[in-house]
Amino acid sequence: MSWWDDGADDEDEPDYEADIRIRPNPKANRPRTKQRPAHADAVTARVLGVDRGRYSVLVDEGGPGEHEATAARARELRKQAIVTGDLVDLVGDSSGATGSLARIVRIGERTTLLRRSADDTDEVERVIVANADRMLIVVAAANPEPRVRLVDRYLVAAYDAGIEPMLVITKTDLADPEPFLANFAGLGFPVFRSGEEDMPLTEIGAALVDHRTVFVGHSGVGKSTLVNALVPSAERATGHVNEVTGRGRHTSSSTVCLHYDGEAGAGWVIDTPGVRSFGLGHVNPESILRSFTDLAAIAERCPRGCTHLAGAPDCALDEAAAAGELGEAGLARLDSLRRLLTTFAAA
Ligand SMILES: Nc1nc2c(ncn2[C@@H]2O[C@H](COP(=O)(O)OP(=O)(O)OP(=O)(O)O)[C@@H](O)[C@H]2O)c(=O)[nH]1
Ligand SMILES: [Zn+2]
Repeated sequence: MSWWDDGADDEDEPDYEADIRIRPNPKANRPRTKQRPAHADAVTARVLGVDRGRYSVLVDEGGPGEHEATAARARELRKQAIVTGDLVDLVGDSSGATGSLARIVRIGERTTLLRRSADDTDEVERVIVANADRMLIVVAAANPEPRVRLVDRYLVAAYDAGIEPMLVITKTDLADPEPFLANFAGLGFPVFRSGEEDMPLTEIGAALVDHRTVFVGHSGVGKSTLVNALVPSAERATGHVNEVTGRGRHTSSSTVCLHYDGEAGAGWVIDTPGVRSFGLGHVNPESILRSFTDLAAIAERCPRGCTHLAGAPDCALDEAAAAGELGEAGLARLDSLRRLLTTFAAA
């Protein structure tokens, strides 16, 4: 079970029953059998963005007929969240011609799903993005000041969803990023350092190729600046950090999928508006541990129900640490893992 999957939001889950319901066919003399799957002629498309009930979608992604179109959701899907990154089935006019409007009749199964905090007061867009396989966490070395706990929450959300995390620390021209980065030394995910005159676009670009990477970060960290540099056509609005509060204005307002096309290949950037936190109410410790394959193998020897936290009785991770099995890097990794498990436990 995952933290978005706690039963509290059942109305957001795709209703697969509806997909296979047989509808009466108005042209009764045509099909030989009445048992015809609904919308057998539907075409598949990717949701690139959502704006006031209109979905901008990409038809025939990666194929010869790839083109954008506009769609609305079918009535029967009105209670379900359709989000950026979703694979959907369309009927009607999906030509993309001016004024054309297709209809979304099905939401495909999602490989991953990121949501905002369940108790977030912003009701407008609680589900953030579907089907991302990487997450680029953007923090600033200063202005706004980086916070370990926020990055931990992003990390837990990523690990729990089965999304590979990466980190970029911006504004390295304003402060030395190393003391902050030391907090994540054991985790072993890619870390990029970015300064005003020195953005690691080739390195980040290489990590985007053949992936769907969701960019997350607190407002004002320089995420839009980075997205614009990677995807010049994006024209994401950039803001100015308030000198007094250190907070940025909310200048990027909706989640969008952007096509990255670089020297090393192509991929997708999914830009999210300044997300402050993810809800981590029901994270299963095992789903975090799973991402630490080396430690997970050792934890197989733990007693049933072990929390793997410091001081947990007979935790095999402690025994391995005491026996020198983990090495220095492994110890740092264990510390980081335990901090993440504690973050979720305290949430
Ligand atoms: N000194 C310095 N300033 C930067 C750097 N990157 C971005 N900025 C500035 O930081 C401010 C915020 O950048 P944005 O790209 O708008 O930040 P954001 O994270 O997209 O914020 P929202 O649009 O509010 O979500 C802008 O004034 C940028 O010019 C950097 O590496 N160094
Ligand atoms: Zn244990």
